[in-house]
Amino acid sequence: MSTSGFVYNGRATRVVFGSGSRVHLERELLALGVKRALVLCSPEQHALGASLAEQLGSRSADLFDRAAMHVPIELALEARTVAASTNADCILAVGGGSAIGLAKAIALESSLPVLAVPTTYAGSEMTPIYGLTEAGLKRTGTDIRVLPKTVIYDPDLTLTLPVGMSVTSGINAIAHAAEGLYSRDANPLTSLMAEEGITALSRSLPNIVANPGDRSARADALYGSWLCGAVLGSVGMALHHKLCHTLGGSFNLPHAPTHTIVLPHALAYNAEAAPDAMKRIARAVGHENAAQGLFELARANGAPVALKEIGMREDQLDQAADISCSNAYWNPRPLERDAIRALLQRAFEGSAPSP
Ligand SMILES: NC(=O)C1=CN([C@@H]2O[C@H](COP(=O)(O)OP(=O)(O)OC[C@H]3O[C@@H](n4cnc5c(N)ncnc54)[C@H](OP(=O)(O)O)[C@@H]3O)[C@@H](O)[C@H]2O)C=CC1
Ligand SMILES: O=C(O)/C=C\C(=O)CC(=O)O
Repeated sequence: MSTSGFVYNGRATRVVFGSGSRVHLERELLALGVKRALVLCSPEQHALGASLAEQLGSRSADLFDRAAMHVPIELALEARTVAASTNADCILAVGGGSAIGLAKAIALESSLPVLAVPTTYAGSEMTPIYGLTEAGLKRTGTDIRVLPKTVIYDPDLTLTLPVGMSVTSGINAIAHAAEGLYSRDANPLTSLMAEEGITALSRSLPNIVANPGDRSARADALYGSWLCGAVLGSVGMALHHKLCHTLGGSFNLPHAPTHTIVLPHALAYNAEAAPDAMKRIARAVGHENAAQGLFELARANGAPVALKEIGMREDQLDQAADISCSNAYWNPRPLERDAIRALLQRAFEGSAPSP
């Protein structure tokens, strides 16, 4: 990494981190200068959303408990109407990328400040990136208004995240940092965060698998996901994220498991073109080879390693390769359609990664 010249996009988010830190919710609303929060969560996390709303008492404007993956536009419109009708002056999202994504959809139009309480490792809370899905097509964009103003990381709230989801969500976070290390915009600060984030997650995920109630491992994982999310929020991504958006958006594959399966293969594809990044990823994973190290991290911790295990059909691979190469975007190694098709075949079968 050259220190001769770079641009660093520092993002201004206040972070409150620690076991039990949800108790600071009211203090943080006051620090934001707001009075009434609309609380958002998914239907399954209703009890958690309701308990935060209850904790806020009269500072809770309402609870909207219908957040869903990839933010369908109809849902965004409805949530925006609820936010306006309750006179909320702030959005409080508790949950994973789905709840936080819905908060961003409201903020995009209303400019209401977002306070996020993440319970997965996806990292959306640290980024100005939003996604909206309309007529089966997901579009993403960047707007600084959607970046949460405050994030409360309370590892206690992640204790219920199932082990399988913890592993794939953690590797979703690692993917942000891994691509951040070879990003065209990589700089010394984001690379420090990326390496530290991968180290924390590679260390903590096996401990969570061994003991899902291990609070110190849960805190370590959430710390790693914060750093990896911050990298996603600061620098551009490349082939890996494009492949995952294609597989999720056009073939409806689940977000975090898709990241987990594709990442070793995308890294193997880029390995020769990004040797310094690979060294740092390998060091962080504790393996001599970055791609193989991540393949083994997933496999050893019970995560899926084959796209065929999560709903992909082999006859869809050609189309996936075509879509992934359809719009030009930067990647350390030029996009080669046949090599990407071969990458997808290996990911489909769950074979070991190879260049
Ligand atoms: N804009 C950005 O920068 C980013 C956006 N994203 C977006 O976020 C979404 C993916 O985020 P992700 O967090 O994986 O997805 P979700 O928010 O859908 O959460 C994933 C799973 O975790 C479960 N879960 C969450 N919290 C808990 C908890 N406390 N206890 C038990 N289970 C829990 C959810 O269960 P349940 O269904 O029960 O709630 C769900 O099954 C995608 O739409 C992705 O595109 C991801 C990363 C960055
Ligand atoms: O699709 C979005 O909502 C925005 C970014 C991401 O999902 C990043 C990722 O692929 O994890």
